[in-house]
Amino acid sequence: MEKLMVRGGRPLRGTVQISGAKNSAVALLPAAILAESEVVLDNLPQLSDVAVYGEILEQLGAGVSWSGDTMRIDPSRLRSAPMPDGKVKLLRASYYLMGALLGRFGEAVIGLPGGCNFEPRPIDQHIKGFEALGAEVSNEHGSIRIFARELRGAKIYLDVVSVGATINIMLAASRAKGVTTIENAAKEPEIIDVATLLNAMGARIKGAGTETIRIEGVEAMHGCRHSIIPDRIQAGTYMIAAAATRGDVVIDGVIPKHMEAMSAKLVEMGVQVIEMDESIRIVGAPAYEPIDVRALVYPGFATDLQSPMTSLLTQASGVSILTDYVYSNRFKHVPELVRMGAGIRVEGRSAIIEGGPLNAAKVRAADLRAGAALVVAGLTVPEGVTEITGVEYIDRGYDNLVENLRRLGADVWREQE
Ligand SMILES: CC(=O)N[C@H]1[C@@H](OP(=O)(O)OP(=O)(O)OC[C@H]2O[C@@H](n3ccc(=O)[nH]c3=O)[C@H](O)[C@@H]2O)O[C@H](CO)[C@@H](O)[C@@H]1O
Ligand SMILES: C=C(OP(=O)(O)O)C(=O)O
Repeated sequence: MEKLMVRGGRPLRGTVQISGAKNSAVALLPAAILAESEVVLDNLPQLSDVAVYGEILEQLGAGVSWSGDTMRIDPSRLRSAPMPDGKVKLLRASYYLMGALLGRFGEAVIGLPGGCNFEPRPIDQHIKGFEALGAEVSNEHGSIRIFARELRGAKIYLDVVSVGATINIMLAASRAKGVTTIENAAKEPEIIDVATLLNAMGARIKGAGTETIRIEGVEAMHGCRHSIIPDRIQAGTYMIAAAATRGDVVIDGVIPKHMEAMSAKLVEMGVQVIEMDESIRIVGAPAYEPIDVRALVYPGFATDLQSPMTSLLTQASGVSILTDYVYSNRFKHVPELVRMGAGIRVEGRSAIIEGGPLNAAKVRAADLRAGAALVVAGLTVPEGVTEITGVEYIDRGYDNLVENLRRLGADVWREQE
């Protein structure tokens, strides 16, 4: 196992290039199952989740080949085999195998997903969707077994706005008979990206990115070529790191519209945010105002940026409040930040953050974004070295993190534990 070493105190300066979005990639790869010929995905991020998904598709019989950031997936010989454990346990998004295999073959047996389990993350809305489409769903020894003689379009109202359930239902409904509507659908940019791919494969999906999505089922789908949208969570993390180190960084290859909630909060703190066509420049300031942040579904402030934002708020002069309305208890970064000297207490679903300097410490990333929070925190500390274990979580979501930060002038390296 490796650990990440951070000697902070240097303002980040320069340009960082943002790769494709993890949360799109891990949905687009299983979406390729629905096609009967080759799907080519460009701008894939080099992340452990993406590598694992490629291996899962190979295990199911797909031809998979990489060239740079492009993956070619030939699903013509793919079959629906049970996947009760193994690789499906390594990532959250293995749940998309359910919708994709159900759509193409009418059956799937998939182990309950793994990934970052910062709190219980139910999939009841996914199952409700599959059942509404006519599938029988049962839990057999920790695996979800789904079977349908025929999938029929249905009207599905989601009780909670769920990214995963919205995409999973889109996948299965693309090959159902008749029309499916998803009401109270999630509106994240990754949902539009998946709908764009599916439509290029021959699906008929309208309304992705709004709260009502209409899917007219088709009998067959074909291959296509698609380029993945930029990762707004990676982009937001670098925006935060630039501000936290009082740096001057251009975050390149982003869609500034996707970053609006993040940009607005940085401006409120006193950070200079300069938007260009496909990049954002962040110019830090010597002192920051404390602010309130509410993590919400898109277009609200992303919950996946809540943890690194907590680290930035330790740099404000005064008390900030950060409330997560998506997850009630996503605070595994807080005890570790406290170990670094932060004044933070958790009350209900809020973190109350008192600004002040941090110290270097030995800390552990308990999940992906908790890890990002610790990296940001370490970058602010001028004395000593912050040692971060649990790097395997960080590798789920940040490709070339060490190289990118070093190029921006940070003193960061990996060592064997
Ligand atoms: C692979 C991927 O894209 N992961 C993202 C996706 O996760 P994921 O798709 O798992 O998250 P959801 O949008 O489904 O979860 C939102 C909320 O709904 C609840 N819920 C969800 C489904 C369900 O069946 N029942 C239920 O109660 C969850 O517990 C959570 O409180 O969106 C989250 C919210 O933006 C992000 O943090 C994750 O990075
Ligand atoms: C929680 C996250 O991912 P996942 O849903 O894949 O665990 C995340 O990206 O912050």
